Amino acid sequence: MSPDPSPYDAVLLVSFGGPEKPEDVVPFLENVTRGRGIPRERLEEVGQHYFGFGGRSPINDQNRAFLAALRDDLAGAGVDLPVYWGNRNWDPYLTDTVRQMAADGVTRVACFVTSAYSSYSSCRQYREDLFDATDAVDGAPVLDKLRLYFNHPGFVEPAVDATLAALADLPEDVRDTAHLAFVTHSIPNTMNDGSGPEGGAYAEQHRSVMAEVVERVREETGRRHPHELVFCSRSGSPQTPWLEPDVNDHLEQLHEQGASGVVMVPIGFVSDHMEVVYDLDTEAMATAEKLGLPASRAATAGIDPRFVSAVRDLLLERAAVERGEAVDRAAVGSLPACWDRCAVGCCPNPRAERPALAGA
Ligand SMILES: CC1=C(CCC(=O)O)c2cc3nc(cc4[nH]c(cc5[nH]c(cc1n2)c(C)c5CCC(=O)O)c(CCC(=O)O)c4C)C(CCC(=O)O)=C3C
Ligand SMILES: [Fe+2]
Repeated sequence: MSPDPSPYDAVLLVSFGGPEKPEDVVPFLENVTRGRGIPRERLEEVGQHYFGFGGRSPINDQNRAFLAALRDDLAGAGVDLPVYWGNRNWDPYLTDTVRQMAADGVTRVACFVTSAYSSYSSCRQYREDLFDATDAVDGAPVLDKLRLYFNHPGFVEPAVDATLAALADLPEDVRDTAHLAFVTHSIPNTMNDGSGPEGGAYAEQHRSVMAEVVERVREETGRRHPHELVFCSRSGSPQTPWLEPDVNDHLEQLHEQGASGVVMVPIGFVSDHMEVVYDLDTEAMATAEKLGLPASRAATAGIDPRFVSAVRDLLLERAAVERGEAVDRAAVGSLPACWDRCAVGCCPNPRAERPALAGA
């Protein structure tokens, strides 16, 4: 018997979006930073990262690959639902996709967001944009956001294997003693303080994933590698404190301490988008090279079949919840599986309160 996805009649992949050609770069950055107070110099610098890659972010192609993999996964499991895609900041925009779903007669949608952790930027901002999209479309379907999945085995297990593979990429004589630098996007300290229902969830969730990966790597290699949670892609005003240490400063520090080598594990990101290919593969790798510190980078989850099928698991789990059935929620590490609907004060907007979907 095929699994039952009712009451859902569609899945929506929700992502950030990125430019695809040089003319897109400035309008994309304007979309992202509207009203955000990002200094001009920072924007010019980030624009250069995109121009350095021909004006094309890798993120949309990664989402296209993910869509194809997800459609195959669902079809293979006998889940017969259409899968749509919409972005917050670039074409295909969420509003256009919601309009298409309405035209196709879709009524209730399970939304999978390409962002695994709690925080305003990684959770509530998506919920606000989902609200805006449904608000703009007559007869819009009901959109439910699938729960956060940082501790879903389908997200954590690929990170463990990727860390083992990246250790194997290091020269043999430094492999056993190498440090693990778990990397995520920096956010303002105040945004971390407000994240999750009780605050501090962003850093706490990352630390939990880090501890789980370190332990599982130990089970495989017999070594508990020294490790740290570090941050990349800081923006905003220099006067505003953001989460630290920056990955580049951390590499300098490791070098000073006489570390043998380092693996960067980008647990904050689900695919190799610009923060990964520029901030880690280009900038942080150049820092490591300058220091003479052997370094490698672990793969992101990308289209790992375990990650793709995690979407199906989350969809079927939530469908059962909505039908009033008891569910077993997959989760690994020290934290329980996340809630389905965010609490009222969860991850507040740092500027002004805005309506958001998928709340309690
Ligand atoms: C937590 C977090 C994630 C991870 C969760 C998730 O995945 O959503 C994330 C993802 C991403 N961020 C991205 C791009 C950008 N983020 C910016 C700015 C900002 N990000 C922030 C946070 C996050 N961002 C914050 C607090 C700001 C400051 C402005 C504000 O308060 O909003 C800026 C403006 C320039 C700059 O300041 O860097 C850009 C261009 C892309 C696309 C990459 C590509 O094109 O491949 C992706 C996936
Ligand atoms: Fe960002």
